[in-house]
Amino acid sequence: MTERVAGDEVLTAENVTKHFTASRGGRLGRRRPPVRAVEDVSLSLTAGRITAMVGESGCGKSTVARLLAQIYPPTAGRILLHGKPVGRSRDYRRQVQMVFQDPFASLNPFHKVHYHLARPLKLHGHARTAAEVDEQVAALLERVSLTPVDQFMHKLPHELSGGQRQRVAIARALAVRPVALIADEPVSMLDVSIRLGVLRLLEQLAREENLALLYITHDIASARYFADDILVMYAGQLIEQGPAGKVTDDPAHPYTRLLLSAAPDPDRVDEPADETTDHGEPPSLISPPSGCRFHPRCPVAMPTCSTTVPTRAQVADAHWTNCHLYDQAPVDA
Ligand SMILES: Nc1ncnc2c1ncn2[C@@H]1O[C@H](COP(=O)(O)OP(=O)(O)OP(=O)(O)O)[C@@H](O)[C@H]1O
Repeated sequence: MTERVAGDEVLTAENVTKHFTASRGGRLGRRRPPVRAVEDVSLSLTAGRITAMVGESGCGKSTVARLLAQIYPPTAGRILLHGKPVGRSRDYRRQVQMVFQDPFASLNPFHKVHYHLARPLKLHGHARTAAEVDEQVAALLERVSLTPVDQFMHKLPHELSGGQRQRVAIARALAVRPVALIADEPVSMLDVSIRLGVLRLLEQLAREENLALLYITHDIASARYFADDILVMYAGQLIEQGPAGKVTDDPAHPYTRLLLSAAPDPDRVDEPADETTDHGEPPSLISPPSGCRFHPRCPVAMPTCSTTVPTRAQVADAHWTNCHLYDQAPVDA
């Protein structure tokens, strides 16, 4: 088993791009233009730290998650685990686990909780005898606070609440002893009253077990509350990243400001942010705007924004943005 040491860089994406191309389409079988779902994204996840990725629906968050989990191969760029390039091996899939939005869809309705947790334990050789399996299933249920464990292990998915099902999905991910957990909108389908409990469980696992956790959400208010670092995505690109407090208290990019203005109460995690804004809709990823992709919606756009792609600029310590407002003034010769 790989040791998890707090602060270690666990999972890294280097300039990762994903274009989805329909194999045939249109008249005369011409190729359709690709969907540029993710463009040149670089990030790293650290043991024991929570990184949130925020952005509107369709901006490419789930695609980044699937690239990191190696469910999709990247069109360009690479994924590194503990600094080493990785292939789509079974061992990689074990080390980087995902928790999805809909816990009901991810559990087989005909199998009891015990089956869902025993299967990965047996497949990966963590438990061999029936007694070992029972013991470890019970330990997993304890870790996700589904107690009394004897009752929960014999329940079918439909006998559980949404929050309890999500806890089973989390326990199943933990069964294979991953080093990184990617949680894609893990609470957005859950009842408002139980969201906080599931987020607290994820936080506890990240802290106490030194898991590298990527929390994907469209709700920047919950990211502010829950994460150490925030990555903001817009139309397939990362446009701001930094410590959660800095990004939310002193946002650099006009899009981050827009997201925050749609999430009025900084401390709430119980309601999703209002995704509609007065500033228009996200662009098509088939033919994204030239220059900065945000420029058609940007309240402070300048002429250069429609022609030139902004590069990454440092705003403060560990805080970066891709915005022409932060371009260095040219140095006089
Ligand atoms: N398998 C696929 N084939 C073609 N296009 C895809 C595929 N998966 C995603 N896309 C497109 O890529 C873009 C990004 O989608 P993605 O699901 O990653 O966004 P998201 O930010 O996670 O949105 P949501 O929160 O709604 O899931 C969208 O335009 C989507 O239609």
